[in-house]
Amino acid sequence: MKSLKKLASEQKGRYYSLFVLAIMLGVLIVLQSYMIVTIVDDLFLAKQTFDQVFPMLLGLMVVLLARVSLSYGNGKIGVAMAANVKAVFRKRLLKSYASQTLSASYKGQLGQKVSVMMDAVDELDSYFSKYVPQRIVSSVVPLIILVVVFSQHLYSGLIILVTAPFIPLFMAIVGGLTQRKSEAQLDSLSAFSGRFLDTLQGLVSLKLYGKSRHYKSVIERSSLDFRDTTMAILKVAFTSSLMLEFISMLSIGLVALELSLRLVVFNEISFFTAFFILLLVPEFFTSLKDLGSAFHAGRSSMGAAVKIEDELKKEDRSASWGANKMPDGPRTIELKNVQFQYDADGFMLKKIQASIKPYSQVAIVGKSGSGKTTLLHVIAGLLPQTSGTILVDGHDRFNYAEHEWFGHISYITQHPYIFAGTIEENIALGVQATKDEIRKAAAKAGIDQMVQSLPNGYATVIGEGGRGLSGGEKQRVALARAFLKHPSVVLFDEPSTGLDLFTEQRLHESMKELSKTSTIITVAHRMQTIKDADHILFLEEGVLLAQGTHEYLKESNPSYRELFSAQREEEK
Ligand SMILES: Nc1ncnc2c1ncn2[C@@H]1O[C@H](COP(=O)(O)OP(=O)(O)OP(=O)(O)O)[C@@H](O)[C@H]1O
Repeated sequence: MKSLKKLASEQKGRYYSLFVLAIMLGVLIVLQSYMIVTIVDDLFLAKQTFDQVFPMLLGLMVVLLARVSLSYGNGKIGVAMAANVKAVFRKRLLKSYASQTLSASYKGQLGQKVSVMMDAVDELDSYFSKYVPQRIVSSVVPLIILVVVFSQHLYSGLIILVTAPFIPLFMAIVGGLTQRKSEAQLDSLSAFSGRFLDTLQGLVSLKLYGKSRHYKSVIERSSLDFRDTTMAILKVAFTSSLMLEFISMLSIGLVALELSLRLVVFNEISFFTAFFILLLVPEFFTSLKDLGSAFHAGRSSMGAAVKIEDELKKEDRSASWGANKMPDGPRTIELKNVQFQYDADGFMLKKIQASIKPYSQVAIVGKSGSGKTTLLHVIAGLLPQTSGTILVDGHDRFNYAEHEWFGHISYITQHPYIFAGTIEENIALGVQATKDEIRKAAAKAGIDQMVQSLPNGYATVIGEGGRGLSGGEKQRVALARAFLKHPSVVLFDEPSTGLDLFTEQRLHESMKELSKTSTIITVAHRMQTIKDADHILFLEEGVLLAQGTHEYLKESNPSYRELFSAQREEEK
């Protein structure tokens, strides 16, 4: 990731406007002090009347208004810079999350990802909205003031020159500490968010196992951790403000002492010069002190930037898709020496060789944990193979554009995701379809009757915050999505838990209907599905042990026979 400094200077227009505003601000500060001194000098020493100084007073009002407007403009540019950078980072994070493969997206806690996306990106704000504008102001304004002070009185200029460097020196020492503490704070915030969301999602399981009290204390502990790290940062912030205040007060005091000695005791300078310098010096230190607080906020942003960088850098083997279009029609899929491994020493699919003919019904079978779902994910393109090739109609699948491939397949998982919305919206899922088409798709999926019986029919709100659906109903909503899409390949993860006979029958009929126009690849658990399949892929510990029809495998493969008899026993 580019440094935050570079990101700021890349917004050239805004960056240079900040410089112009800072120069104008410096000139106005000098002008304001000059006018105040002139008015006081004219009124009290030159004994002029109020009418005589009135034009100068008006001028002072204009200068003050202009100064306020410049500060406002300065802040506004900073906020615009921050908004721009935050939008860029949120887009990059979203893109990174969206392009992640299944296995990468399962890694880490959801709450932690939300925390990086929301809190860490928000934390960048202060660097651009506070630190950058203040850094520019603080590098220009004190310089202008210093030149003016030197032009008026050499010794006051020298005192400032000697004491001022203590402020940046102190800021540099505190800065490193702040960044480390802010990284720790974001760590504990994302741990807290992760734990909180995890507990919320698993609340039912926790209650069932009587562990909700234990998890309450886990959440409490991580919230206290977050409190402690936040307090540690505040402690540094308060100490740093105190020190900055101390240094600047000491310097102003020294200048005031020196000026008063020269004015009263030695009578070396005029009241005008002494008062003018005395007004400018606090402005000088205020500008540096403001940089001190902005620097503190900026360092917290740097801690957040490290967190975001870590998240964006996370290793992911996402597939690189091509740009080819995929024609409609029947589809042949060939797996050539396809291998896949989750992690370096994780589960592995080994050298899978298979050919899937158009409109065939393929069943993937094997014991639990043999790699059936993994193979289905690899065929679906959700997990890119680590080696080997998948040919679709004779061409490498990854030569096609990603949206072309996914536009031609449907994948029905065991637990399809139901979005918060109406049943109609959930079936259409972004596809342009008439009410009639949605109804027909639902009827083919065997869910039309159930939906019609609901008081609000297809307008019933389901998903989060709405009515729940049973596992079988969810799969039928997913089937209706498939009927509406007319895919050439349907990948189906058959429910492994017992469905009632009626639901099973409906699912079976729907799959038969889909098989008229699509190739069906099913992770099969039911005997009926296995018997109906034209081709069976029999997996054992990631190895494609055998393939063929049910009858052939039963005759030729003892392991398959064993699995088959176990299955038969189970379904008796
Ligand atoms: N995201 C993952 N990261 C690492 N290992 C995984 C991941 N998902 C699954 N595995 C492992 O891969 C192996 C195969 O899992 P898979 O889900 O493909 O088996 P399966 O045959 O479909 O099992 P079941 O019939 O029980 O659903 C298992 O040992 C599992 O622990």
